[in-house]
Amino acid sequence: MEAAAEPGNLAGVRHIVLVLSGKGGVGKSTVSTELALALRHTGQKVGILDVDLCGPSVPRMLGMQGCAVHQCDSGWVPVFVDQEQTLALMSVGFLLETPDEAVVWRGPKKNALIKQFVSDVAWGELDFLVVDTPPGTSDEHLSTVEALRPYGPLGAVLVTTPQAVSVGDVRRELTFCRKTGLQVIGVVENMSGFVCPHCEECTNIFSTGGGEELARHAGVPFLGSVPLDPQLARSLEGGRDFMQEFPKSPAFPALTSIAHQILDQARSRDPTEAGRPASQV
Ligand SMILES: Nc1ncnc2c1ncn2[C@@H]1O[C@H](COP(=O)(O)OP(=O)(O)OP(=O)(O)O)[C@@H](O)[C@H]1O
Repeated sequence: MEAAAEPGNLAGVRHIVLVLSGKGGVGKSTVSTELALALRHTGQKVGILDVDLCGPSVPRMLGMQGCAVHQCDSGWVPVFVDQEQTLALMSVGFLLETPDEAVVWRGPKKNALIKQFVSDVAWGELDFLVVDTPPGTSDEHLSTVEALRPYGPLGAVLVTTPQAVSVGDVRRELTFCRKTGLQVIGVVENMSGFVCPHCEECTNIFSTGGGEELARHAGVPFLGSVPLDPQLARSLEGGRDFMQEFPKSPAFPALTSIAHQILDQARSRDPTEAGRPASQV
């Protein structure tokens, strides 16, 4: 933790996307991971910063659990998921001795680690940095936003499930964004209907449309609904690239559409900097 970091470690990062959710278990890490894979699938160079200190699940979802990180002169070197180095990952999970170890720290220590993560990872050039945050709106979120803000453009994707209780929690996320001046890129409704593994018909288990309605009321974009998809669950369990493994799966078009909307928003904000053209989708 004593890395001699340079202030410019995020200088080569063009766009930062914070993924937030009001409560745990709604699929925030899933959306962070798949969003990063979908953006990479469109030809972007992407990094994931996993600051979910109490449940760092992105390394497992990308099959990178147990990887060791080391330091260079400018800070921590992220783990590259592919040989071409188009997807980089830094997670607190890499600093734990065993995957089951818990981070039992008081707030100030957590906040210090988050600030260090933000400033000390040598990302190099990235089109997008996707940041997976803990659930809720806590001190850790404030630290993350404050630490990242100087490097903007910064925006938030809010993840909810269709149930009213989860949608209600997202309202608090919207308030958090408003109070911290964080731009809302849009709302994603996850686990929106169950995709039958046999006939691929989508059945709505919970109520539907909650995320879309919330977005409309709040005047923020609705980015789309991702179904509860057993093939996606299988890829995540096995730490494999869902975008490559199941391109015909129903969750695939949903995730790629969300990635394209984020790409379009980034381009409209900054047409010269929004990375390479979407070529592979
Ligand atoms: N659309 C989906 N289809 C299939 N499985 C999903 C989907 N979304 C999430 N899951 C599964 O649900 C579980 C919870 O997802 P995830 O870990 O992403 O939630 P989370 O909101 O990040 O939770 P926490 O904040 O508590 O870490 C995971 O096992 C994941 O594989």
